[in-house]
Amino acid sequence: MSSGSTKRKRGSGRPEPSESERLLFGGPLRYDTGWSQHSDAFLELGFRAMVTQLPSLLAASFRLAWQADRRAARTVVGAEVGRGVIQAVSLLAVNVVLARLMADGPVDDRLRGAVPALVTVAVVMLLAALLRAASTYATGRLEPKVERVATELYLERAAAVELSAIEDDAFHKLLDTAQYGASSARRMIAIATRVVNAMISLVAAAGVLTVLHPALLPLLVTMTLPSAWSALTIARRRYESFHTWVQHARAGHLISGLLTEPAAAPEIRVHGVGPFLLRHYRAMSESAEDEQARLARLAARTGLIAAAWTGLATVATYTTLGGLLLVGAMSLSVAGTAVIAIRTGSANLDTLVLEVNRLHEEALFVGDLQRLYAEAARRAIPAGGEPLPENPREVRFENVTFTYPGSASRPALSEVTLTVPLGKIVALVGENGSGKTTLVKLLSGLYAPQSGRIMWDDVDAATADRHQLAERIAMVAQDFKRWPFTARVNVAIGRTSAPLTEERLSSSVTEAGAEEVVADLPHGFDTLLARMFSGGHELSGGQWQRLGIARAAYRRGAILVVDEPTAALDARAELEVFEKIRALAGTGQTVILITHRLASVRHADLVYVLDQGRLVESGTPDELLATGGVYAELYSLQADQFAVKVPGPRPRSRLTP
Ligand SMILES: Nc1ncnc2c1ncn2[C@@H]1O[C@H](COP(=O)(O)OP(=O)(O)OP(=O)(O)O)[C@@H](O)[C@H]1O
Repeated sequence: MSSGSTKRKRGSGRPEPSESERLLFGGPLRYDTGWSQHSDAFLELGFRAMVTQLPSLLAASFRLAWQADRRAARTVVGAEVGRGVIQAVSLLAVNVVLARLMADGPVDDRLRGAVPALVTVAVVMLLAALLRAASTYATGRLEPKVERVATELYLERAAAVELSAIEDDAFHKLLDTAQYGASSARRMIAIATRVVNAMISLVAAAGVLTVLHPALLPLLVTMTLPSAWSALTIARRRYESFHTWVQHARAGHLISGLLTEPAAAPEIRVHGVGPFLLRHYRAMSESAEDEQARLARLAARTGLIAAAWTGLATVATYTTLGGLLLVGAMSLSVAGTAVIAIRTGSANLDTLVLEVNRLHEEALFVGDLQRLYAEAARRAIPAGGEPLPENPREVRFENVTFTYPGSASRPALSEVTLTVPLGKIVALVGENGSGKTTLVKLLSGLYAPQSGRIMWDDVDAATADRHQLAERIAMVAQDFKRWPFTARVNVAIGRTSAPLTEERLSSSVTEAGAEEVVADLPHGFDTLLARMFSGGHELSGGQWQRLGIARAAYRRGAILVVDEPTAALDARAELEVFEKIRALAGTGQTVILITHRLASVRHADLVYVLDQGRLVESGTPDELLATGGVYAELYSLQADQFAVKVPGPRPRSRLTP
């Protein structure tokens, strides 16, 4: 399987693109943009950085919790602080118990003397259990809320960005990596809780140890350092690996999605694409498995080294304690308390290091999410702007040039100057790739020109209120969305802000000539148009197209843009749809029509002919036919196809003897 496996460049630590990636993406993947920048920052992360960044990480977790549920956040913090204090009190009480038990005198007296301290231990233990329950409950409530708040913001910001951002692969990569941020934010809450608890308990244990004997604290630290080092090293490797491999995981995900999606199903079966995709999926998974195995091997080695170091430190600690006892520098009761304090202290320190480490790791993913928030806000469709005229007379393109971001080829539109008079039918004509769809996308505000202006009377679209601009457009794009909802929603989704009335619904369907489509559905408007759900129904391409036009009619925008409205329609339906469109224009509706069927353009008020992004002809259909240019040539090409005389139906008398 050499073709599909991803190999690691010796020494570079980065996987080389596999054959399958090359096949999928047509070239080596880029690993060095956007989100991957901070993995280097993480590599420099040492103990000092971990300690110095801890307050800000805890503050970030608290902010997340505070945003989601203030009461629960307060409960968690209160309960954890309480538990830490209780730990110190209980250690001191244990010391008193040991001192009383080991004092001189009769056993009865010693036991009696220890009772108050024992009662204290019991009471604080009970309190600790109650506080723990409160903290567990509040954390459990907080976690899903934090995840929801973070996810909602992610979706809200992602849905509000410009189309160019959604089409930008760097932004998409950020969207991909940031999707893990919400669950990391959720986990940060529980981790931060454990960090706070471990910190307070550790301070309690360390304080008690220092009071008992100053030599004990350094011993505690020495015992815990190895596990801290091992946890940090393993986490660092895991995070670096994730960011290096995320592209690979994306590709695997993409392939597995293709194998099951309904749109690809016919070709997978007829063209036998299944085994091909499966082979590449397996190759990708195997190389990901190799990476997991590599990480596991390294983690095992690091763990072994840390365990040996801890063992040595533990021997040194207990030897020191024994020595202190032998030379009489420490009493037996103090030594007993010290053993308990060292055990709880080192457990706390272990937990602390591990959890702080995890907090860092999760925070890096939350960092991706925050970067996405910031980037999405930067690329958001601007709010506000100059109001558009209430009833504009025209929309003018003045020397408009537009190149798609990242495109190395010629501009999709070059210095286009034209006027769309409102209330008329304007047709855009031209060969494939001539820029027709791009032009209407610019008119709809989906893209902004690099040079030139688009004027709505005297208002430049670049400074206009984008919300108002979108309000005026109704669009049936070539690849309009087939929403997996009911027929009713598929039409009414054209303007969700308007109250859904049966009257508006049925008049839109009539305007689009889609009455029969709806009437033939098993449950009429209530039929679910999603085959993959039970009770779902699938429409033909032409039926969908009529529903798409009904949706645009439902929107009732000042300008109706129809991009290839008849591509999937039969000859009779095509005639019907153009009749409807003509009728719409009679009511003052502006229609911008993109079509390759030039016979249908004959009724347009104005035709613009585009060629390789340039406007090459304009005029009424008759004028253009008379000029004998590109339009006339395309027209006669199509007319020639129908020039052969069709024999009429044979007379009945000859059919029946
Ligand atoms: N999202 C995009 N990103 C990059 N380039 C694009 C994008 N959409 C279109 N293009 C390019 O812009 C040029 C014009 O495309 P456009 O879709 O506007 O043509 P069109 O006249 O509508 O074609 P058709 O008749 O095939 O629908 C083409 O060269 C196309 O490859």
